[in-house]
Amino acid sequence: MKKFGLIGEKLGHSYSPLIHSKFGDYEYELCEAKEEELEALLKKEEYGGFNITIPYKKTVLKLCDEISDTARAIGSVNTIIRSEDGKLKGYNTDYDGFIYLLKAAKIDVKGMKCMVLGSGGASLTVQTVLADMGASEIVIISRKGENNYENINRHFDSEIIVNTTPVGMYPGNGRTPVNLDDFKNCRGVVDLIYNPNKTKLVLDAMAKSLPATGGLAMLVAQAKESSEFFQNKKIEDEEIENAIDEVRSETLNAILIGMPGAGKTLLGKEIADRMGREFVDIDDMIVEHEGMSIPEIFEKKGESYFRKVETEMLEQACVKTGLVIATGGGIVKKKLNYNIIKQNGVVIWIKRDLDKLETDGRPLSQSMPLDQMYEERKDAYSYWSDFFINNNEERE
Ligand SMILES: Nc1ncnc2c1ncn2[C@@H]1O[C@H](COP(=O)(O)OP(=O)(O)O)[C@@H](O)[C@H]1O
Ligand SMILES: O=C(O)C1=C[C@@H](OP(=O)(O)O)[C@@H](O)[C@H](O)C1
Ligand SMILES: [Mg+2]
Repeated sequence: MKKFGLIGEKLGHSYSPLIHSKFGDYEYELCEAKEEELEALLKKEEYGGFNITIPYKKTVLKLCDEISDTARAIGSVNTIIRSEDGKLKGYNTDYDGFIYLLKAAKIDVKGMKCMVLGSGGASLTVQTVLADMGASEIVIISRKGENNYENINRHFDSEIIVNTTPVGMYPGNGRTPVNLDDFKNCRGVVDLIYNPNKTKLVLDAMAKSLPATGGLAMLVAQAKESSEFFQNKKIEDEEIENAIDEVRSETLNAILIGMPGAGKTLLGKEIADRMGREFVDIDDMIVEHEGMSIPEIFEKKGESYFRKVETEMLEQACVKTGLVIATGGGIVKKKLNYNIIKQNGVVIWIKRDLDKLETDGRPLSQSMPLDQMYEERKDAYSYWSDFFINNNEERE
């Protein structure tokens, strides 16, 4: 089988090789290229085809010999196949990918005023889908366009918001292109970014109980259709959900929270070992960063300083993927830490009876009754976690 490639300017963040490995047994390479290198790269016969990403989805149109009706109508190509006679045919599988994403998130755009942030190749596809699915109005916000971030207040009545810009994408985690508080009529939010799994925009929407989704389902659904072209065979739609589950389970961080001394560090190491993952302990990062033990930091610099460094270390760990992360028991004391943990994390609450909790080396556990600490924190542990593990059985 021929090999295939992903062409883009910067590809370090891409999940595409992982996703394509779920759909077929072919080589799939990352091909970072400058614009002037595109033509020569497309001519390389060892590649049976390509996916195209930022910023070349429009550029490659003129380099294809044939273009599918959908890709031509949108003005954007994300899949190229080399036919037997060497001709390059361009397709757009993002179109079906975006439809899949809207359906999976149960976001109905019919009759809605939709705001699309960004005007690149992905935006063109989104605009076409929204129009085809009956949006009542589509407004494009771009930095230099007629509708821009200076006069965005004209469109504060938008009902659906779709982000196609890279604002909030790794490594720029935590940023958002708009303030959702301004959009009182908002009924749904779609962010095409898939790393982090939940951007600030998506987390803000979820905090308002609005339907919201990141872009992973679109990425996987478009890859499935591209893979059908690559292999010239049908792949069932249910394979999309399987691949999404596998990608999530391989990339999301497992993050342990719970009372001090409950066994987060102990179990975290064990889980990481069993899963073959890297283990990170936020307390250890703090100790290394400060060159002091935790009791020393509390004594010399105070708790608020400790919490500041704790948040910085948490940010560094949680923008990464595929880790097991043990936090300190007080991580839930700062609301700011919630989004940091949730962006890429499955959160596990480690529970252990209070009378079994180790208090050595834990200044706060020694300075207040544990039942009072538990009262203060238990609602947060419950709200922040996706599930819990009981750690009351004695281990070796
Ligand atoms: N199930 C268990 N059985 C026996 N010892 C445990 C168990 N869970 C935790 N411990 C011990 O309790 C202490 C605190 O555990 P640790 O993992 O450091 O907690 P945390 O990181 O949540 O503060 C450690 O000495 C650990 O070995
Ligand atoms: O609960 C807390 O406020 C703390 C818990 C400790 O971590 P462990 O939960 O690993 O003991 C450590 O971060 C610090 O002593 C503060
Ligand atoms: Mg610990």
